[in-house]
Amino acid sequence: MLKRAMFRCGQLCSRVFAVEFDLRTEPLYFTLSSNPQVLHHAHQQLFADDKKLFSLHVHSDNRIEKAQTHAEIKHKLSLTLPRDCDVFEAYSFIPDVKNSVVKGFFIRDKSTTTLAEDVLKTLQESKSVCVFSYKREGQYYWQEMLTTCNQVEESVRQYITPAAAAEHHPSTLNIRNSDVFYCMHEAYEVLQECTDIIPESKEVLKLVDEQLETSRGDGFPVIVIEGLDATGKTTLTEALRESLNATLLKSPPQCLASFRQRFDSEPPLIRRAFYALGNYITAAHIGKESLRAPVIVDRYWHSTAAYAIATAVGGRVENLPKPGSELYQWPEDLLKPNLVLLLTVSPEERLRRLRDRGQDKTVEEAELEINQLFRLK
Ligand SMILES: Nc1ncnc2c1ncn2[C@@H]1O[C@H](COP(=O)(O)OP(=O)(O)OP(=O)(O)O)[C@@H](O)[C@H]1O
Ligand SMILES: Nc1ccn([C@@H]2O[C@H](COP(=O)(O)O)[C@@H](O)[C@H]2O)c(=O)n1
Repeated sequence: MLKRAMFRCGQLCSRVFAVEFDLRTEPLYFTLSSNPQVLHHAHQQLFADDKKLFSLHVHSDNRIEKAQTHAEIKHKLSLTLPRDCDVFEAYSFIPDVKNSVVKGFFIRDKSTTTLAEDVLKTLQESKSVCVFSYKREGQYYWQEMLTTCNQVEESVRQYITPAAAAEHHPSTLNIRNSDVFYCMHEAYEVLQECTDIIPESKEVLKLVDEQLETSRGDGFPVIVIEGLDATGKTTLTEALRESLNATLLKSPPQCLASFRQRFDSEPPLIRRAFYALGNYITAAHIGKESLRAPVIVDRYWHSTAAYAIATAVGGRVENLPKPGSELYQWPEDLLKPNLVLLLTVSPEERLRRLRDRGQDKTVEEAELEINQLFRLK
């Protein structure tokens, strides 16, 4: 009932859909209307009629369940759909309204099998998944919602209508407190909400409770060194420790090392909350250590925010939040360093250093290496 109510005609009409059809261009935006309209050339390419077209969206009042369902579906689609199925990231949202985004996928099935339909029918059984199919009549296309009993929802026909490009890319509307956290209690609450499904959350929260007393007087300088992997952070931070007789700290802190693998396999909401809490633990360490000596910090909030934003924002570099956006603001309650230095090297030199080192890579490190777009972001 909930999902049908959510997408029922009235709400659907004020919503815009965006499909990340071609990563080099803007997403394709469309909305729904009871009046048929001829589609633009780009939209016609997406809705070309020799394909079976579906979209699915994940919604739930429980954000942990929503994040996990979305991640599971992404995984399932990548494993089970036939090769001649295209899967694009899709969003349903209300333009410029924060937290209005319902994330999902748009699927073009060019195969002669019914495999995609079968997979979608199974997914449709979940109470938090809405599946739509797209049909053609002459030069018009309309969207229909499939119900849990695999029938079409009976309602007024909703035609696809091109919509104006959104000023803010939809993926940026939900970043605050889903991908990047701007105060500790927001990240803390996420881990509190998943203690049932991820028992390690309790241990992490305990560590946070034990370490926190972030007050800091006018101590010694605090210098953060940031940069992509193999830009020389370890080499420089250790050299600075020696030369300044400083204390060297890291974010995430050593006490979270054994939990990283567990949280790295979780969807962004949970993974990012974990790293955000890591910064607060490091902040507590900085507060204490800077009373005794200068402190050098190997990565801190910029790393957490940059990885999170680059992962959350689909498509082109231009889709990132605009310079000056509140999403780039330092969290109100996180200890601020005196200086942050970003190390950069040319992509060729970075690759040469990574190859020389030949260590195991995390999935995100491997992605940095192969994905120029991600690195640029
Ligand atoms: N200034 C430099 N000139 C040339 N090579 C350097 C320089 N700084 C570091 N390197 C070399 O580059 C490689 C990566 O350096 P380092 O481990 O310090 O980077 P990192 O940023 O800490 O990487 P990661 O974040 O992946 O641990 C090492 O082999 C190091 O010897
Ligand atoms: N301050 C930090 C540091 C790291 N992360 C996250 O860790 C992953 C990459 O770390 P590596 O040690 O493997 O380079 C990646 O998920 C980062 O988001 C972070 O969030 N904050």
